[in-house]
Amino acid sequence: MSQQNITVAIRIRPPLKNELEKTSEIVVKGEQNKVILDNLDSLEFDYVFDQQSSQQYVFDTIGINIIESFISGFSTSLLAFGQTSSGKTHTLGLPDIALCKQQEIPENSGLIPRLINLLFQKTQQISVKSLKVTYLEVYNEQIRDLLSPQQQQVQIKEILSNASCNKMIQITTPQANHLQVQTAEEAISCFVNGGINRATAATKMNSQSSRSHALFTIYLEQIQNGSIVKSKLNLVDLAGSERQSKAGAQGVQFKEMISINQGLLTLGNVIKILSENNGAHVPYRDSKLTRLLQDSIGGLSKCVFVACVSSSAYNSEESMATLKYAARARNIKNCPVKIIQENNDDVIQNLMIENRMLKEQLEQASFQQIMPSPTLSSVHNPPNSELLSAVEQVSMRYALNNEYQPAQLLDQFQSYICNQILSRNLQLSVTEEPQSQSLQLLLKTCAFLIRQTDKSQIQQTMCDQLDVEEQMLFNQSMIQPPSVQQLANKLKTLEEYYQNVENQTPKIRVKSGQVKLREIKYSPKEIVPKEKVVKQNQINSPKVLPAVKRK
Ligand SMILES: Nc1ncnc2c1ncn2[C@@H]1O[C@H](COP(=O)(O)OP(=O)(O)OP(=O)(O)O)[C@@H](O)[C@H]1O
Repeated sequence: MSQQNITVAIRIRPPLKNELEKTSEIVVKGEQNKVILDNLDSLEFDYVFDQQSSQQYVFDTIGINIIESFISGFSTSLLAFGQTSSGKTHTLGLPDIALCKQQEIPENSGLIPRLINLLFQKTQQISVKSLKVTYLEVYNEQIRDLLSPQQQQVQIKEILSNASCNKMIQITTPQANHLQVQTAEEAISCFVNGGINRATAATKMNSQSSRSHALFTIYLEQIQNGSIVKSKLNLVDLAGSERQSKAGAQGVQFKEMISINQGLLTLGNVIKILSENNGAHVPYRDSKLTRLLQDSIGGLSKCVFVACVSSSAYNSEESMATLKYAARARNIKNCPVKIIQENNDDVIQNLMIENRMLKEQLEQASFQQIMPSPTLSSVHNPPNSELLSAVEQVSMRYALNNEYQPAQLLDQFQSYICNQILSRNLQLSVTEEPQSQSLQLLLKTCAFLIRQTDKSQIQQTMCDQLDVEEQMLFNQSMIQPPSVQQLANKLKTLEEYYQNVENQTPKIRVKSGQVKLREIKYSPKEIVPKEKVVKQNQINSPKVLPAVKRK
């Protein structure tokens, strides 16, 4: 298992109006990957975004890598932290919720909508099994589901992939609403709608201060080399640490502030212990926030921290504290692993479905290849013209000599064809064909079956249905097949002939492996019994093929 340090980026925001009212002094600046402090000390990070860095630039620098690693199958976490009003929500979310209803990602929007957009573009290149989202908040030490109508409470469940190794713990929240999303718009709308339910309030520091830690999580299941790979993308907007004196928190807000600071304090302790890497106990269980982040920080995921700070001297102490945390976090090592689900019922079931779909596609493709369109042209060049013409000649002889009624003859053909279809378990989605096309359909089906059937087998099947004399004629026609043009002419004539007895023509209806012959509408007295035909044959034998009657 290879270890990987947490990536840490710093985002410095310009001074806000309330800060400028106090002082115009700037004490935190960015220069390449360094933060330059007022006292000329500098701290190095993986990335530093200064006051001028645009939302697009931040996304291009860290966002694209996050999606690449997530899509390749690694769980990945992005956490924004910093004091209240330092720019966490601005960096992650949408400053103006109304804008996100639009199709295009607005220029001012933060990382989450951009990440979602890129993710859905990238999912075209992989085999996605499912994509779901959850949106939770930790408010006053309760985990609430922002995607449920009453923001119901949910519990944490951990999965131990390897009990001997803390790093193999996976954190799950099975009671939370896991909403299936098909498009970027759906996912963004979950983020926006859940965000509306999130606890916010106006404080002295921020008119829209987040009073809870929020976790928007995307769960991806994909198929890689026949196995299911499960990964999650945790997008975490932490509530900002705040000072009672500056934020002016009272009553409910004071209670919220204590809870926010408690969660952040535990997070700070977790970061400190993990960064020291001396085997000390990591107090994940001391807060709901750190429990939820257990597999993200020092766990199985890849992890990116974005520490947000103000550039203003008015908040220099808070910015220093944030930068200190961020510097520590850089030392934390995670062990990113792919969670692969192998050889279980789910995988087998999945592969069986995939297999069945492929078989159906293959059958459909070969069927369409043989019968490209429902016109006579496909019969002009039948796949096995000798056999088709043989079958058809017998059909013509019967039809023109009136030895069998056309409907009766077609019935015989249909039984044969249907038996073939059933024995091969083929599915022909042919329903409600117009009457005039029923012959074409029949002959095309013959062509298809002939292609599929062993030559001797079809000959045998035909012969089984014929008298000795008829067999002789059939065999003769097999030896001297007509040309394709002759065959086409015959088919045309035959089609015209059958159009005259349109109402008597039964129809093939084959769907989902079931064969239904429509009720034959001709009068029973028109049917010539087989015994009579045989008798007639005995008197008038031998017979020759008649000339084709044309209209
Ligand atoms: N990089 C930036 N450029 C311009 N304005 C910014 C930037 N970052 C934040 N702001 C502005 O600062 C204000 C506070 O930002 P934001 O609400 O994102 O802070 P926060 O850290 O999420 O605060 P809280 O923890 O209280 O929720 C907002 O008005 C926001 O538009």
